[in-house]
Amino acid sequence: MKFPSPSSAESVVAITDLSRHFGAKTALDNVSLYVPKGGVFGLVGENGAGKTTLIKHILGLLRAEAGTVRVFDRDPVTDPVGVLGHIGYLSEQPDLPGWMRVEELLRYTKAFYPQWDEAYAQNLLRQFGLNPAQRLSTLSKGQMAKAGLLAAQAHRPDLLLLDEPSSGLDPLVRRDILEAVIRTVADEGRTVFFSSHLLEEIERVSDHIAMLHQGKLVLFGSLDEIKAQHRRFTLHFENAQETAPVIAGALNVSGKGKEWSVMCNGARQALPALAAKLGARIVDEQAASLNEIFVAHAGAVNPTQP
Ligand SMILES: Nc1ncnc2c1ncn2[C@@H]1O[C@H](COP(=O)(O)OP(=O)(O)OP(=O)(O)O)[C@@H](O)[C@H]1O
Repeated sequence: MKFPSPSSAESVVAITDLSRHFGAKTALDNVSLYVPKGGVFGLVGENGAGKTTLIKHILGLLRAEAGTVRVFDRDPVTDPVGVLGHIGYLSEQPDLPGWMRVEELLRYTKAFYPQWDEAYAQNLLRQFGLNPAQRLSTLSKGQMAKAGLLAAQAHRPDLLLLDEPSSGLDPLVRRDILEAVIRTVADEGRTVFFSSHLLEEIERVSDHIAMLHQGKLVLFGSLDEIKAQHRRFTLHFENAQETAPVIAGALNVSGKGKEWSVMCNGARQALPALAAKLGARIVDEQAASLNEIFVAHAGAVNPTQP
């Protein structure tokens, strides 16, 4: 699938033809994407799709085996200081030193960032309900994630990079804290890049998305455009169909007998004529959820054999 070429002019991250192998495993396969400046960018993909590997390249922790990675128009491997000083990063399992108290973690992190905003840090501390005197080893998984989120973003980074930030957070905390933080950062004109396998969460907060499936980029663009382009139609055939009808441009076709459901990507105009030719008419049309879109694209890359 071909997507628009990355442009560095208005993007904070530009990745071109990035591939990565671990032995025989292809973790990233010729991935090109860019992250526009400002707003929320959601990276979705099933477990093992390549999300963390992509994030490690953005952080300069992995050198591009093939292709290029630019962050703030710099090479994160050769210029880590120029890049990392503008990034706040929270990993899937924050590896924070358990012997530290919350307030010590903040003091320690603050030392790395001249632009640390102490008033903002104190504000978040209260908002997250964290006790400054508590040792990290005694925090719950959710509290630990909150402490990590606080430390990652109290210097108001230009790019807040969150790798599966929801793991360990209950749905209430996710909605009230994580999503509030994500929107606040975006409202300030900064950029949030976050990865998740929770499609429903990505759909709620993202402005742009990229979808990885088995290391391949299967979808990329503005969420509004993607949602406007993907529609699910129900076709009613005059005669029962023994096998799935072949519909040009359809991402997937499912059903049986006279009723078939068709997911299309931008083929809205052509469908009525196409259906009529096959002896069918459109009886229903609905917006597809991101989950349905993901399943359709993942199936298109890796069709299941009959
Ligand atoms: N250091 C490594 N050595 C060997 N294989 C690796 C290594 N890092 C990643 N992989 C493999 O590359 C693939 C992509 O892994 P990655 O961690 O990027 O996926 P992910 O989308 O972040 O998954 P998850 O949601 O489970 O964290 C997986 O098959 C993984 O097993």
